Amino acid sequence: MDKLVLASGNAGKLKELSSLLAPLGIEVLPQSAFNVSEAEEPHPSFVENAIAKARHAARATGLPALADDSGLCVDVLGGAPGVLSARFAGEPKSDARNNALLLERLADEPKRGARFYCALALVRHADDPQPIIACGEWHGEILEAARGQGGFGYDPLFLVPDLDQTAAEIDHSLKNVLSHRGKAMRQLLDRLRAEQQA
Ligand SMILES: O=c1nc[nH]c2c1ncn2[C@H]1C[C@H](O)[C@@H](COP(=O)(O)OP(=O)(O)OP(=O)(O)O)O1
Ligand SMILES: [Mg+2]
Repeated sequence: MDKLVLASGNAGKLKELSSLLAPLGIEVLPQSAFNVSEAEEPHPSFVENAIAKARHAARATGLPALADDSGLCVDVLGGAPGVLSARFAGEPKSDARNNALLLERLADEPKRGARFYCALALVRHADDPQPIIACGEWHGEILEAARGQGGFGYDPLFLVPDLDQTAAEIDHSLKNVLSHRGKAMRQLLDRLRAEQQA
């Protein structure tokens, strides 16, 4: 494998995924470079949606494809917004409206534990029967007001208690060390390397 399509239209994710994939030493191209349409994400689990997005991009490009399906799961909301995180406040997707709705749902709520979840799926071709799957979680708490300018999505509301900083306040390289996406990617890279050595 010398080339990989990143099956995502999210600029924040693309930046993080590219930097996490750098050690692999292969050419990484966003699906926008091939005008891949946005895939359907109809499934109830992150893993299923990640596989669907990866297959969609591999089918459209004829290249291996890596997809990321991720989201925020809030304990007291029974895991919502979960797989619906990107469209929590409806269409069109808006981080600002999603964050506002999250604050509204948690108004006067003392229990604010939450986790980010990331499922990565890599398919070597569209019908690959053995996708490589890797997942990661990142625990934190939802603040009552946004803090920080970095990151994307729900980062300004996601407090990392040990650091007393939000995901939007920490350095992007530290986010890659700690995050759901970083954990999943290191696992995926381990599996890829093991496969290449077998
Ligand atoms: O590190 C993160 N920091 C903050 N927010 C995050 C993070 N990781 C996922 N999220 C949020 C953003 C979006 O509301 C949803 C992902 O939705 P998800 O469908 O996987 O991505 P998307 O539609 O933005 O792009 P695409 O499907 O083309 O990859 O979770
Ligand atoms: Mg999406």
